Formats: sequence, structure tokens, C-alpha cells
Amino acid sequence: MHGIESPVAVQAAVQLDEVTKRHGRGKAAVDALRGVSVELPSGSFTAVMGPSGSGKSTFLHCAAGLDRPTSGRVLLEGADLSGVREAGLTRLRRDRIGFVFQSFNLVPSLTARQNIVLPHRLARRRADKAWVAEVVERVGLTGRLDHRPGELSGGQQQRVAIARALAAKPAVVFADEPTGALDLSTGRDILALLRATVDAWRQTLVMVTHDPAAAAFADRVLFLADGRIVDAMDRPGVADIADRMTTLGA
Ligand SMILES: Nc1ncnc2c1ncn2[C@@H]1O[C@H](COP(=O)(O)OP(=O)(O)OP(=O)(O)O)[C@@H](O)[C@H]1O
Repeated sequence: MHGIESPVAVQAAVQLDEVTKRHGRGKAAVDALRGVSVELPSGSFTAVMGPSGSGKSTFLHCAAGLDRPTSGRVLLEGADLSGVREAGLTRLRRDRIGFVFQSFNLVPSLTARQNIVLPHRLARRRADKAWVAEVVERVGLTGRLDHRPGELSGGQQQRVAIARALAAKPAVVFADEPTGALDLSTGRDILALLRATVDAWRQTLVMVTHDPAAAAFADRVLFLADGRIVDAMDRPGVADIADRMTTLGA
């Protein structure tokens, strides 16, 4: 007789365990994160908000393995990053993490197509052509692939950056104010696109933003204040997010 097996626990894409981060030393030391514990489930879209200086960038940098916590642990797909050496971290970031920045960070001399597959070329790996074609279609860049960034609008450049982030099928995409340099309506299009990658492909997405309307695209909004997660809201509306930010003094 076999007992009924318990369901396999869904592994978090990213998990932070009592993470602290101290910048600087001595009198100049700043505790940017103070005991942050959170699980970011696979296939979820999380927005991180908080007043200026609350620790959002530090959170993103620690969660993405760009920066090491002073104490505590960060797990990516269940693997503890604290024991991983610098070369291993670089490989993990390249293979398992996608980044989207406010300022697009494209290489100006390369075409959109070349920018999208650049991480593969740097890793000396062949891109999955069928997947890249699907990504290009989803982000709406068909017909624009031979243009250089200077020949593309801001929204199109951000689409290239998103395609580049998705091309390696990353475990997590981290986006830092991805609509910060775009006008309102282009920004909405980009957020809808990011949302669609979560809905269609179960892409895990973590986005830092100041904008309640942007955060309202997420499944969950985490609020940071003074280096701590002080609140979380599931599927909140814009007004609720804006209210919460006001009470945090933002
Ligand atoms: N490299 C650093 N050296 C010293 N202090 C730092 C460093 N990076 C960040 N800090 C400090 O840590 C705290 C958190 O900074 P962080 O950039 O994470 O906040 P933030 O919420 O992203 O802010 P903003 O919304 O203004 O970008 C701030 O007090 C900041 O001054």
C-alpha cells in the first residue's frame, strides 16, 4: 500500500532569508536592508515600492546577485547564492537572470537583432532561433530587427531590451523603473507587454517602480520603508497603492 503523496511544494524563483545590507563602514554606514525575508513565486509579477532611500535598488541588487548581502541568504531557484564565487555569480546572472533598465542599456552600434542575441554571443552559445523569433513577435519588433537603437523610438528600444532579457529563458527578469524614461501611453504599452510575458509564459518578474499605476500591473506589491518590508498587497488598485505610498511618506 502506498500512502497519498503530498503535493510537491512550489519552489520560489527567488527567496530572501533575513537579508541585511550595510553600505559603507563606521560612522558612514547605512543599513539599506534590515532583515528582509520574502519569497517570489515562480510565474509571479512582483512590484517593489517605497519612498526614496527605502532600499528598493539595494533589494533588487541583492535579489539579482549583483550585490552580496551583509548577512542572510538569497536563493535563486532553490540554490543559495552566498556560497557561489564571483565567476559563478556572473554565469548565473548571464544564464538565469534577465535585466531591464530605465535607460534601455542597448549597444548603439549593434542592430536590434544583434542586441537581442548579444548575451548568447558573449556566452558563446547558440540562441534558440524559434524561441527568439517567438519573443520578437510577442514584443512587437518584427520588421524592426535591422534598425540600430538610434533609429528606434524609446518604446521600441525598451522592447529590444525586454526581448534581450527574455531570449535566454531566464528564471527571473528584474526591471528597474522600466517605464521611467517613456511617455505615459508608451509606458502603459510596455507594462502590458511585461504583464503578458507573465500571463503567457509564466515568466517571473520583479519590478522596482515609483509609479502606483505601474505597480498595479503586478500580482503583488511589496512596500519597503527604511530597509524593511512593511506591507504587501495582492492585486491592489492604483488608488490603494497611492494611498499606502502617501502613508509611507513618499
Ligand atoms: N553604495 C552605497 N554606499 C553608501 N550608501 C548607499 C549606497 N547605496 C545605497 N546607499 C544608501 O542606502 C539606502 C537605500 O538606498 P537605495 O538606493 O537602495 O534606495 P531606493 O529606495 O532605491 O532609493 P531611490 O528611490 O531614491 O532610488 C539609502 O540611504 C542610500 O543612501
